[in-house]
Amino acid sequence: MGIWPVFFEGYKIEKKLEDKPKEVTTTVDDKKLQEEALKELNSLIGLNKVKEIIQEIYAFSQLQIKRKKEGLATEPIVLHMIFKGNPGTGKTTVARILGKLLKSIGVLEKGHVVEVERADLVGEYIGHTAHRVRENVKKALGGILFVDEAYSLARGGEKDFGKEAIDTLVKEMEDNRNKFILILAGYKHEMEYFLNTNPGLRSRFPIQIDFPDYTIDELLQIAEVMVENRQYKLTESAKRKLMKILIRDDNSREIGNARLVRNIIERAIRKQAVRVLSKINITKEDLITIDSIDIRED
Ligand SMILES: Nc1ncnc2c1ncn2[C@@H]1O[C@H](COP(=O)(O)OP(=O)(O)OP(=O)(O)O)[C@@H](O)[C@H]1O
Repeated sequence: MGIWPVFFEGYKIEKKLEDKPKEVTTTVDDKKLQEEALKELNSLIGLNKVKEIIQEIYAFSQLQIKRKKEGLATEPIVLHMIFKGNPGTGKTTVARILGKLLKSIGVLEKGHVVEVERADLVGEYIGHTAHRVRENVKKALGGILFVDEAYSLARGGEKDFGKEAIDTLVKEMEDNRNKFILILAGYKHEMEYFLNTNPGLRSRFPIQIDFPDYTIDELLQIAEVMVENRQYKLTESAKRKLMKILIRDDNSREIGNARLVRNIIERAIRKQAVRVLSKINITKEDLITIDSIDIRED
């Protein structure tokens, strides 16, 4: 039987009729995992379009399972994806949430994420690369293999071992169909160039998701969430200083976004510790308050 191209909410999903999904039963733990993952997804700041696509993928997968129960024709869903966006835009975070969601409904057996980059996949001699790729796919079975800066696999052209890594990944996608999801992530333009120069790859990744840079306002909200999760709070002057830094660094998003914010906050927490420890009487308020003096501008 052939491949059926099916258009689902704007993106194409290849379906193969011969592979039927397994019978799935959900447990109390799965229900908890599902609630936790949906809560995490909804609590992400911004990313509205990304959230919408994840919800669609989740709904579509669930419906396939329900159709199977009703004896209707079902096919495995091809969920290999391309995530395009600058560092710190939430790609890894969203992959982890997706893993949990798909595990909770039985589409993935484990739902874990194995994060790799070129150095983990590309070896130094013939055969070494294929071995490394297969080892990482093995670790990712039942979950997601997340290849960061995936475009760098094509960096050296035909003669580079990166090419062998791509070919082995493609073969593993065939051999382990439905047993893991491959996510190739990286900067938008580099990923588009990568797909254009490897036309055979594009059709294997029916879902492409763009992760836009956060606005200054979103970055400030992310900072507040990060601080709150760690049971700290920012004073008004600390917030103003943070905003000043974010505006100053606004044109260097390629290196920052939420990751930059996390680094600033984690550094501020260490600086605050030194400041507070030098006090004679330390109150509970001292323990939780991050002031502008704790936030470094460099
Ligand atoms: N929308 C968001 N809301 C709250 N926190 C976020 C959001 N996006 C990212 N973060 C936080 O920012 C940090 C960096 O995010 P993440 O690692 O997912 O980005 P990334 O795009 O995968 O970056 P990289 O490519 O550098 O790995 C994490 O601590 C994550 O929890």
